[in-house]
This record gives sequence, C-alpha cells and structure tokens, in this order.
Amino acid sequence: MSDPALRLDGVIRTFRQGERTLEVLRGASLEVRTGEIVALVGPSGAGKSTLLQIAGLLEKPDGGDVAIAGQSAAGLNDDRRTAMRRTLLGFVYQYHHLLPEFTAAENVILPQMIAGKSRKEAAVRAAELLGQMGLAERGDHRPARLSGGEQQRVAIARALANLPAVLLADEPTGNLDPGTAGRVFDHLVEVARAAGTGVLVATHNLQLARQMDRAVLMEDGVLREAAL
Ligand SMILES: Nc1ncnc2c1ncn2[C@@H]1O[C@H](COP(=O)(O)OP(=O)(O)OP(=O)(O)O)[C@@H](O)[C@H]1O
Repeated sequence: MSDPALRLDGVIRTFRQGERTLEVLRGASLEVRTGEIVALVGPSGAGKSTLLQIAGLLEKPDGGDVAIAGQSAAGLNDDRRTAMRRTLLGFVYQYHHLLPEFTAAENVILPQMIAGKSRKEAAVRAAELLGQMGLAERGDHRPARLSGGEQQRVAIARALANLPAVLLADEPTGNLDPGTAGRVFDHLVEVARAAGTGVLVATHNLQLARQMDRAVLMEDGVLREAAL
C-alpha cells in the first residue's frame, strides 16, 4: 500500500505555564490517506490547533513523529522542514490571510512561483483552480472587493495551488454564515479530491464534520475514532 498523506505517531507536546506543566498531546496518533477528508473534533482547549501546528511542521513535538507522504520530519533541520512545508503542505485558517495589495489570481500565483514555477505556468493553474472554486470572474479582484466566502475560497485555492500531499485546515469556515460555510466546504472537498490531497480539518461545526469521510476526537491528549 502507498504511504498515507499524513502520519502522526505518538505525538507528545507539553507546555510550561508558570509552575505548571500542561501535557496537551500525550501520544496522539493518526493516519490520513491520500484523498481522504478527516474531521478533527474535540472540546475547546483540547489541543486541536496544537496538533495542526505540529502536523504542519510549524512546531516540533516533544516526542513522536510526523511523516508527510512517507517522509519523516524527525531530525530534520529548519531548512529541510521549511522545504517540506512549501512543497508538501497547504494551510487554511479561519481568516483568509490573503495579501491585500494583490489580486485573487496573484495570491494563488505567488506560492507557485516561490515553489519554482514560471509565472505563465502558475497563472494557468491559478485560473483553473479559481474556476473550480466558482471564482472564474473574480481573478482580477483584490481581496477587499470579495465577500467573506469568496475570500475564503481564494485562500483554499492558494493552499492547494502546489498540489500539496496534505491540507491542514483550522476552522476554515468558522467566520462564515452556515449556508456560505457549507458551499465553501463543498468546493474545498471537490478540489482537494481532484488533487488527491489528504485533508485534516479542525472544527467545532458537527454538521460539517459529518460530511467528511470520518472524524477523530481529540480528548485527554490522544485521538480516537469518533461516531458523530
Ligand atoms: N504556546 C503555548 N504556550 C502555552 N500553552 C499553550 C500554547 N499553545 C497552546 N497552549 C495551551 O494548550 C492547550 C490546547 O490549545 P489549542 O489551541 O491547541 O486547543 P484547541 O483544541 O485548538 O482549542 P479551540 O477549539 O478553542 O481552538 C490550551 O490549554 C492552551 O492554553
């Protein structure tokens, strides 16, 4: 069998809070397969964002390992981790973080050029992605001229532009009304599946979580399969 898109193996993370040690992750393990969409649910403060930061190689765990598309991040220096992040990972947050002075298309073009594509090649891919996201007519608009749902769709297109093995999303529709959230999420699923990307979505929205292939519950620092 091929390697999973994402593998977390016994991930441990502790924080010092004054005199206290907070054991947020106590051996969290998970596999997300290629093209699979997995919901990450759990109470506030359970450690979902911490897990995504570690899975995205933005923070190092205190124990355990993260592997993206079969490549372990254990022992890699910061340059190698950054290179893995650029080529293998995409991120979507609750707020879009688009560059305000660039158009929607340019926001999707830029990460591709950083990854080494020519501007022309990147523009073709950006137009294709914005079309799939229902934004064919919005490519030359700056973020301020787009609705919240459109801004978030551009952010998703940007995150998937380099065909990442894994997309990590932290409350990707948390800022949108329920109808818009549902439509934006449908686009995310469609484009991620077309790209063969494994997706892990932290959310408090159980309606959204039920639409995914499966859900995992973060509780007491570990992950369990959840029936929603
Ligand atoms: N850098 C840090 N230093 C100290 N404590 C931290 C740090 N980051 C997170 N924590 C603590 O770790 C715990 C888990 O936080 P985290 O943000 O991962 O939870 P969450 O499940 O994403 O919560 P929410 O659903 O509210 O977003 C919290 O108690 C938080 O205060």
